[in-house]
Amino acid sequence: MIPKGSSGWPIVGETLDFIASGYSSRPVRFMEKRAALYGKVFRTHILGKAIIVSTDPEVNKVVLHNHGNAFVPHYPKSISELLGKYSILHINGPLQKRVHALIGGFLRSPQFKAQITRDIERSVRHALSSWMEKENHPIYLQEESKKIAFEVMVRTLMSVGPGEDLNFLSREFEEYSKGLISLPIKLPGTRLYKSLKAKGRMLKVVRSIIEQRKMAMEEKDGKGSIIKDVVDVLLRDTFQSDETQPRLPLDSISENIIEMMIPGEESVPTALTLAVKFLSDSPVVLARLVEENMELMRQKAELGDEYNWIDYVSLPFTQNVISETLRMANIVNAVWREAVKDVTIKGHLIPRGWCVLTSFSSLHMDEANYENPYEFNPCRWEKTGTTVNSNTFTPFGGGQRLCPGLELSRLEIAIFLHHLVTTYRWVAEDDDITYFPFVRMKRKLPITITPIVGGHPLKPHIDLDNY
Ligand code: HEM
Repeated sequence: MIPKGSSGWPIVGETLDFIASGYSSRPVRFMEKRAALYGKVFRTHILGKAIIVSTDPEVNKVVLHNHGNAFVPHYPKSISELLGKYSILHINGPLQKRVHALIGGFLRSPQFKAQITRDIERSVRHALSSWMEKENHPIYLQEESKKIAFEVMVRTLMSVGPGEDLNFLSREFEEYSKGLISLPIKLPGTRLYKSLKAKGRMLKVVRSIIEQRKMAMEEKDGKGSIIKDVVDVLLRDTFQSDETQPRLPLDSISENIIEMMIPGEESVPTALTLAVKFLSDSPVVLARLVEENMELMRQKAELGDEYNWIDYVSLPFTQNVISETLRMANIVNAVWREAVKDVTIKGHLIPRGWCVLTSFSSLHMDEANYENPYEFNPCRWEKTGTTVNSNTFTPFGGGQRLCPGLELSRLEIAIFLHHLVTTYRWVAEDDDITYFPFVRMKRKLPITITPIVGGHPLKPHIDLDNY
């Protein structure tokens, strides 16, 4: 049986209610209302399409694991236009698995983490001290944190550090990303057209970097020097002689590199910003975070040691703060898949050609999964641990497309929080989260930061023993 539900009004379907919920402080209201009427899996009609929505963790899991290759990703037309044909977000089957494994393997490797830790520390310290120069003028965290995350991402992808190329890519990427949610019309002057032009300009720079690397690799017959970034990983793969392995065409590497900048411009900065927003509103949580991080700083100072990546990701309370931020922020609130054949999951038929939206935010904000789901409470993770990737905690998706940047994101947020809370105090102005079309702060979260001059930054009135 196709799940029950309503098609709403002619043409617009239930889109207006969907968007109105997205602009409210409770965006899962749209799902909650329908799940109460029709069950956890229901049918609706939004954004010009009849779709099936799943708020059921077991159904989501089956869709994400995609056994038998029953589902392919589905994106709005404007996003599809801007991603290349060979984008990892588009490709399927053995080629997706191979590219995913190559990128994921590199990003998870201890060598990469050791190297990127130094780079993240440098970017964070530099950014924080430059915010100080504003002298009591607020900085807009949602915007400023992009500079950190974009710099880290471009270094991860192709080892480009601060300088002209980075500034150029950052400017053009901003123009490119504006078209991701736009009308799918490619005529001169339209948003999509301008974004495609910006992509063309970025491709020139990225291609020339890849060309130089390729020449250097050819001289060494694809062997030699260590792999230092994602360009090396993908390029090296094109030199392998095993004909049985599917490979990305050389030309498409540059397109994949550009698309992978999206988390640098959007996902990670949003996570950093929302972490600061939640902490600003929760002084007791902040106090515990400060205490844990001050202790690490003290130990490092005593031993005269440098930090390594394990130090940052081993701070249990900090990791709980990050999990709780990701749960409540719902940066990627759902993924869309299209069924390539009729599929029945738990008695629900998803007919061939239909799209299914697996809602992550519904699971994250469901009382059945999390007590008082609207309360920012990192302690809830003390029972379950932070590495959980259960069916009800899926900020990074799951199954065969589980985000390969998961550990890098956690590391980056941990380093940022450590240096922020051990070196500075901040005051955040009033601001609200908005969820449509992307999660962001309405006023870009203005904060004023000042250095901690001597002494311990903990506020004395907070009684940690009672927390
Ligand atoms: C807080 C930060 C991030 C969040 C919330 C996030 C979330 C996600 C989610 C939900 C997916 C699954 C999409 C799907 O199933 O269709 C995904 C995929 C992906 N992410 Fe992330 N991500 C983040 C950071 C990163 C970073 C830092 C990188 C890169 C270094 C990255 C690279 C990717 C790639 C390449 C995929 C596609 C994987 C595939 O289709 O095989 N992400 N991400």
